[in-house]
Amino acid sequence: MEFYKYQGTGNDFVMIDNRNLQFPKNKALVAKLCDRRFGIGGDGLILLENHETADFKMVYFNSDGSESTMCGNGGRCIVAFAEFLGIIAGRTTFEAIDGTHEAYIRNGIVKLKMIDVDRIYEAADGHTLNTGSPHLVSWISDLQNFDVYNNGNKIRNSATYSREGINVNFAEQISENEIAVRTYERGVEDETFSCGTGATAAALTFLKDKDASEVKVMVLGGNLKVYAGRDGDSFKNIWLEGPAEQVFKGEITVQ
Ligand SMILES: N[C@@H](CCC[C@H](N)C(=O)O)C(=O)O
Repeated sequence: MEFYKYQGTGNDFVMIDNRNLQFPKNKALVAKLCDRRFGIGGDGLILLENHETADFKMVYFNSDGSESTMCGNGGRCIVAFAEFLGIIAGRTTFEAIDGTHEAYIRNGIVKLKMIDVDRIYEAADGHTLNTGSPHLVSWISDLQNFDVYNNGNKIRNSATYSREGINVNFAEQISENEIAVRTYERGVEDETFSCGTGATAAALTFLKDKDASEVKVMVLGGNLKVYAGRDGDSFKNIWLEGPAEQVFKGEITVQ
């Protein structure tokens, strides 16, 4: 079975064209393929499948093999994959677990529409919100030297979040319209180089008390941009923009 590898600001995915439904959706197999020593390696595995009305369907698995909620960077990468396969050109509408997404691609830059966010909740360690996946955003200083793994792991496994899990984002304001974000991801159970739904979550908590509608988000693997429209306390017309790149292709030999 042929596979491709994509990365979006360093969030990397095994990508498979599963329009013929040949891929066995087996947790152990997905975890093995995502393993960085015994497999291909990746933060997740994504299947592109046919959809009745949309251009295609995205099925997302975390690197632990569990099928999970929306992946923003994965969503950007699958748009690049769909363009590579000749399924779309320039613009698309595709289906993911959290609903229909519109996206645009030009010269390797993908702008992906995210779901509306109705509420941002106050929490013990920051704010929580759902941007397609559940996130906690905690604002800190000296992000560069912060222990993201241990602090993120502690919050993610705390009594409040352990059952459902949560992605834990630590954020710092860099300038008037720039923030930096580092994320401990549920299902990877480690810090990743970027998390698209996490970057979006941090951007919205940043914008909530400001009179601005866009913010540059710096992550370990590059830069993203988040645009958001306001409707009272809720956010609509949210877009995540950044690069998505095919890095290699190969053949899967294990089943
Ligand atoms: N890397 C992703 C988020 C993937 C889902 C997350 N790990 C979860 O299970 O909630 C992104 O770019 O949004």
